[in-house]
Amino acid sequence: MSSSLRPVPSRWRRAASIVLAAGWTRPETATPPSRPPPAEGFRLLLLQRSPHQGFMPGAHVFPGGVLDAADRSADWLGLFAPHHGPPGFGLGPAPFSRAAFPSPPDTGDSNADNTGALPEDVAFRICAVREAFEEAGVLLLRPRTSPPGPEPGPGLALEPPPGLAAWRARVRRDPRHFLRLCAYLDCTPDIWALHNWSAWLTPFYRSATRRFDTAFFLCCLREPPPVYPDSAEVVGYQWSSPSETTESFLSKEIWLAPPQFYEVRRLANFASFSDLHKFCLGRALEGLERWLPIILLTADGMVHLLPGDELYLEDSDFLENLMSTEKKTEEIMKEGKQFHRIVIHNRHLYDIHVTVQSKHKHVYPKNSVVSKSHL
Ligand SMILES: Nc1ncnc2c1ncn2[C@@H]1O[C@H](COP(=O)(O)O)[C@@H](OP(=O)(O)O)[C@H]1O
Ligand SMILES: CCC(=O)SCCNC(=O)CCNC(=O)[C@H](O)C(C)(C)COP(=O)(O)O
Ligand SMILES: [Mg+2]
Repeated sequence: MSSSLRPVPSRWRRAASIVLAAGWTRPETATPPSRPPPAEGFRLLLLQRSPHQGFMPGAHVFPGGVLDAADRSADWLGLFAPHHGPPGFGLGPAPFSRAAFPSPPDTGDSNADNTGALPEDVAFRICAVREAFEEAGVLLLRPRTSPPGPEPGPGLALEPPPGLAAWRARVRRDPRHFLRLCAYLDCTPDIWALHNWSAWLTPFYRSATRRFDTAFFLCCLREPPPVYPDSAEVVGYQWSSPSETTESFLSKEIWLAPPQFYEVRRLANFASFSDLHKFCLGRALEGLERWLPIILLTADGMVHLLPGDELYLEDSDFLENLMSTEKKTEEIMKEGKQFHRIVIHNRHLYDIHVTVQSKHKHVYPKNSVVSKSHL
């Protein structure tokens, strides 16, 4: 196996993404439902990126985007008062930081020095809630007069306000308007409904591509709110369960990047909406591991190696490098035992192989191994 060295380090954009999981509510009328209930009892919101996006055009992603200075502004303090404020904003003790490798990448971001008024985990939640509004018109807000209890139930999105389009245009133009919208509605972002879920660094693939350091939050909603794609960044959406999403991907209706595929497969572990919600509450203090996939190019495909895999090397060279081999993927798979990897056979055929134990009370996806007929 070989690697090629690149001297220029990437700049990382800090971002937040939100996995919205909505419970399936039984239709009240006698008319037959348009679709059968999802096997898992919940559906996930996936947004289709515009074909004109510079990064991952056309892909289906969870709502999300880059952290803005407005997301960590001191002006939020007044809105969260009097019920919530520093140090924890009612989120409970700060979870452990689990990032052994790699050490936090250089974001090249002058706001990254943590001198902002808000703790990071609050600022990233505000960013995720703002992006869900900008991209999907979904407002994850909570009235200021009703602070959450100690074990909050699933959230509920707020009815879109009159003038949604005008507010959204303002926020998209200048994210500082998001705080003004919250103040106008006498609400705060419902940061308590967002649970730490995972964190992904964009792997090195080729030079000059954008790279993100993205915190993923999971938010359970009692029912799916209406979605209004912004028709600019986002041109479509779907609510689909993990198994439905996998089916759409394999049948080439949608395209998912490896981290989103991994998360969809991880969520297929949950048999019901309430199991998922309980699970999120149960691991609130467990913290996050940030994963940098390392790409291994094989003679006929690609493998995204994840921490714990026997070929994964905690070596900072791989922040800016790939691994490569002349062997075929099948040979590489036969040689190993300790797997935590996503095997990319082709654009619409990924397999996840996991033989390692999950860490920090999280779940990992089950093995998904495609039949040879698909190859
Ligand atoms: N009408 C449009 N069509 C395609 N991309 C758009 C767009 N309006 C905004 N974008 C892009 O969406 C990205 C903003 O995403 P977010 O707010 O989620 O981080 C920006 O991309 P860049 O990341 O290339 O700057 C921006 O250029
Ligand atoms: C080799 C191909 C890949 O694996 S690319 C992986 C892309 N995914 C990530 O980098 C991690 C998750 N992050 C995102 O998906 C983006 O940061 C985003 C969609 C949240 C933000 O992008 P935006 O353009 O909306 O700012
Ligand atoms: Mg985005």
